Amino acid sequence: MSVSEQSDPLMNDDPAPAGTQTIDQPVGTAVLEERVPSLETRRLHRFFGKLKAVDDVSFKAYPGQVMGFIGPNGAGKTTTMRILATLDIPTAGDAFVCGHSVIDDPDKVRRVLGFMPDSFGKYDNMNVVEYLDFYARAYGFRGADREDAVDRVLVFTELRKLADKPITALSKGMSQRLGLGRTLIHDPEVLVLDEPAAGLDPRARVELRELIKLLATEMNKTVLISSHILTELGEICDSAAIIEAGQILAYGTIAEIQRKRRRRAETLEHSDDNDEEHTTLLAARVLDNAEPLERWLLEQPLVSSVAAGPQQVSFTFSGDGQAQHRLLKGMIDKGFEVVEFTGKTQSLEDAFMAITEGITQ
Ligand SMILES: Nc1ncnc2c1ncn2[C@@H]1O[C@H](COP(=O)(O)OP(=O)(O)OP(=O)(O)O)[C@@H](O)[C@H]1O
Repeated sequence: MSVSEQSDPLMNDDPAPAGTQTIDQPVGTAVLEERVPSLETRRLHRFFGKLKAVDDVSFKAYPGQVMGFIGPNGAGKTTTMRILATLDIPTAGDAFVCGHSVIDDPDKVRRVLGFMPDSFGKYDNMNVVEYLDFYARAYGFRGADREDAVDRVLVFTELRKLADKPITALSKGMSQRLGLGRTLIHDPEVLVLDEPAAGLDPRARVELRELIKLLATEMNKTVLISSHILTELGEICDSAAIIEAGQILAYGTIAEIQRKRRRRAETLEHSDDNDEEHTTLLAARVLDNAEPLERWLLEQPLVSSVAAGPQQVSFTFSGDGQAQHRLLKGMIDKGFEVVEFTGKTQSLEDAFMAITEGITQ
């Protein structure tokens, strides 16, 4: 199903005629709509034999914007990003970086785009400064310009103190910093980062997040960042495209995705064939393993979109206060050691779980 055929109200309030692009502008403020996108995919397709890895993907991102590209394993994130980075060519459609087509003008795209793959080669016998210098040369910097380029990156990533350290001896966090630095060496306007936070400890993740925020807010760069660590992206992105099985399921500012999600819940609430009166996002925290509670909830009427963490289960509940009370009583009677039972503010993660109906890896 192409984007233009989606019937989900999350996607299209005003479906355009078949064959036209329906998500050709960010859902958000009028200010954004007037600006020229620095990153755009236009009805992008990439098939591997019969597998539709990317299936009619359209989105736009703008200077100063951090856009999350969210989806489970195999959703098509890396394939889309590789096309943006001119490492692969689409089966159909096109993508534009600062107005340059990845098909017609790949050289121009490479000049304005920095791509950080999910894993990148490390060379033995090379220290941090030599590694950055190597990439500065590769991008054609010479003499004082080369020194300046390396210097700028060392300052931004705060890697100067490790300048002489062999890159194979860096921690994962520092190594990702270096990877980001390498991506920044030619000072690109657009950054495409494939799962940069994967495998980082919480501190390194927060530090990386701060660096990425700076790139957008202080340096007006456009950042597309993929992840399936959803909470991570919720804190950093101002917009997101949620992808699954090669197709965009929802797209827009975070507020817009959440608003549309709420609107859909309200539509369900008021539809004729649905006599449930309330749809609420609830969470229950238990003392021990949340898995048995998750299983129990899956069997309860009025409960849907169940998602469990180690000690917490969140779910959508389509019932009134009395019904909620009965559900809580049922949990306690069943012997679950519930220590918290609350309405949840919907996070990006919740929206994602609801949109994809809980299909994550
Ligand atoms: N070169 C290729 N040949 C055949 N199939 C491929 C190729 N590259 C990717 N695929 C398939 O395309 C689909 C999308 O893969 P992709 O790597 O883009 O997903 P992803 O969202 O980045 O997932 P992950 O988080 O696991 O990296 C997968 O089913 C993958 O197996």
